[in-house]
Parts: sequence; C-alpha cells; structure tokens
Amino acid sequence: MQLPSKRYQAIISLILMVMITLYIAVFPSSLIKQLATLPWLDMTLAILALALSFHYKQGRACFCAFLLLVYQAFPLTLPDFVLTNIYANLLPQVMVLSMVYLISDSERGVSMSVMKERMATFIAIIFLLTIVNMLVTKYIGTMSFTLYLVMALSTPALAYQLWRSPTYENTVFCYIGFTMALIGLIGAPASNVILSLFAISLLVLVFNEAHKMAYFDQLTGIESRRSLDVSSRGLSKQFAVVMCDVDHFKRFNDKYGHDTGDEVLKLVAKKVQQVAGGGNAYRYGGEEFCLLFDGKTSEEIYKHVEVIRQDIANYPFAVRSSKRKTGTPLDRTGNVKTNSVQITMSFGIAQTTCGENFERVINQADEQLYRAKDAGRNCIMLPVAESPKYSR
Ligand SMILES: Nc1nc2c(ncn2[C@@H]2O[C@H](COP(=O)(O)OP(=O)(O)OP(=O)(O)O)[C@@H](O)[C@H]2O)c(=O)[nH]1
Repeated sequence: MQLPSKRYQAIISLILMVMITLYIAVFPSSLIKQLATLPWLDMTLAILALALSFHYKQGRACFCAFLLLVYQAFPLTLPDFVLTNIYANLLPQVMVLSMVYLISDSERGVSMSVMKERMATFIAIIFLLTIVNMLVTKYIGTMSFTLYLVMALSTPALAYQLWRSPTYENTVFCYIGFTMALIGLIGAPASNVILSLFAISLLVLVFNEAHKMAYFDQLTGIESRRSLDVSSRGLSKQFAVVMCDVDHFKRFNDKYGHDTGDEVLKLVAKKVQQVAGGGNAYRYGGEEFCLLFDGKTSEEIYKHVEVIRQDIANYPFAVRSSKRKTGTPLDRTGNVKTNSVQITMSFGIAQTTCGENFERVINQADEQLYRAKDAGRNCIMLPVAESPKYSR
C-alpha cells in the first residue's frame, strides 16, 4: 500500500490532532475528568518539554514550551476580572501569532542570542496586540474584532508554512495555533487537559527529533552508520552487504564546489534508498553508502544493485558551469548556465557463507569495492569464489 505524500500525511495528522483535542475537551471521558483534576499536570509536562528541548538544543520547541508556561502562569498572577478578557481575547491572539513566528523561523538552537531575539519578538507581539486591542476597543467598541482579524490572517499563514514544509515540528506548531484559534473563537480558556496535550505533542516532537539526530544522517536524510550498527546486531544467519562509493568524488568537489558535492550525495542517497529486494540503505561515511539485505544471498541481490548502478549512471545531474560565483557564464535568460554531468558509483558485494560476523562481511564487501575501483569503476564486484561478475 502506498502512503500519501508527506504533505498530505501532515495535513491529515493536523486535522486528527485538532479534532481529537476538541472532542476530548468537549466530551471528556471519566479518565480525562480524573486527569483534569490532577494539579500541575499541564505545568509539569510543559516544564519537562522545556527542559528536554533545551537539552537537545531544539530552540523552537523550547520556546513553544515556554509559551505554554506563560499561558498557564497567568491565573497564578492576575485577578479574575482581568483574566477573563485576557484569556478570551488577548492570549489566544498572542499564542496564534507566536506560532506563526515559530513556524516561519528556522531551527537555530538555544544560544543566548537566539533566546534573546525570541524573547524580544514575544514581548513585541504582546505589546503590539495590546495596543491594537486597546485602540479597537476604544474606536470600534469590541475586542473580538481584533481576535477575528488575527485569526483570519494567522491561520492561513500557518497552513501555508505547513504546506511548504510538512515536517512533524511544523504540524505541532499548526496544531497548537489552530486549536488556540478555535478556543479563542469559542471564548473559553484552554483547559489543563488541552494544555497537557499541547505539552505531550511537544515531548513527542523532542523525542522524534532526538531519534532522528541519533539514527539519521543530517545531510542526506537516510539512516546513519549508528543505525547500521544497531541493525547489524539483529541479522539472521544469511545476509548480504553492499558497499558503494561515488567515483572520483574528490575531483567532482574540486571542480564544482563542496555545495554541489553535497547535492550529489543527496541525489545518490535518494537513489540507493530506492533499492528493491528488501535492501536497506545507510550512509556509511563521506561518499560511501552501505546496503544491507537480511536473509538474502549475493546472487539474489545482484540484479537489484545493478538497477541502482544503471539508474545513477544514466541520471543527468544538472550543475552550474563553475563553482566560481563571479564570471560564471549566463544563458539567454540571464540565469547561470548549467551543465549535465554523469555520476557513477562502484559497488562491492559480500555475503555470509559460514556464519561470519557482520564486521567480517562488511570488510569483504569493502575489498570487493576496491576491486571494482581497480577494474575501472562504475561496476559491481562479487567475491571471486562466487563467479566474479561485473558490469559497466
Ligand atoms: N561535498 C562533500 N564532500 C565530501 C563529504 N564527505 C566526504 N567528502 C569528500 O569526498 C572525497 C572522497 O575522496 P576520495 O576518498 O579520495 O575518493 P574519490 O575522489 O571518490 O575517488 P575514488 O573513490 O577512488 O573513485 C573527499 O574529497 C572528501 O572531502 C560530504 O559530506 N560532502
């Protein structure tokens, strides 16, 4: 079954998260009612999200947890008559606008300067909205007008950013923004159950990002060597390993620049990831990738590796004419001229024959990779005992 694209997955998740939250808020089960009576549940979860996101240097999640704490801190500090107006009008606007700010910003960690900048923006948002609300109340007579205006401008901005970049992080900011907008329109403060759900979504976000950091390669987005180490511990008796390496990559970097080299690595990663036959792709390091086929023999996987080799070799990779920014030739439309270059990869295959451990098999695959390089590159090598094969 084919999964919907990332974009649709994000939108479906967002709709489900908002609907479930509102359903829980409107029709709480007895368990939820009991949880709602737990004092400090929402604040404890928000503090946990704040501490963990700070620890993992996830600045946007950290700031979002801080916003939740600010929202929860108001009843502790202000008298009821002030709170009613603030909760019904001002705070939902501040929260929604802050979500627009967060979703439009990139992840910049938790350095002092970034935190200062975010705090200044937060204070500016509060200040601006307070002034606008005061003026609107004075001249139009109702604060609700600003509330509707902020919601009407902010929610499409949130939706647009999610459409552009459908990550789980952005889904969470949209989820908090949209739910806060609905709560603002209803005119009730967010219950501690809703605030706890917001904090839980932030905690899931932090764990999700920490998992990605640990097991996925940042540049290419495919699984990392650490993930390969973990996978290698759960292999069956029979497995095959492919080591592959981009040909003359140093030359390529020198000619077109490191950034273009990075683009090549991303493309190659995408291609090796598409390997059929049950193979899993990992970035081994530098321009080297590894394919792992559990329960398969070298003979069985050869044809799948050959498909990848041909796919990469036949792909016209568009690069700028030169790595130099100045003096780069322009085409008739005034854009920088691009060349189509061919990228090739060499592959070495090895498999278990009498229960060897993973390290031994991967070393054998590496030896075959060296043979493939010696044989002229852009080819696949199997161990000599296994009817040597290569293609070009
Ligand atoms: N752009 C980019 N280059 C990288 C990265 N990691 C390693 N490299 C470069 O990859 C190149 C590897 O070069 P070599 O190991 O000499 O091999 P090669 O030029 O690919 O030649 P053969 O393997 O013999 O075909 C080096 O220039 C590294 O700087 C990376 O993440 N991005």
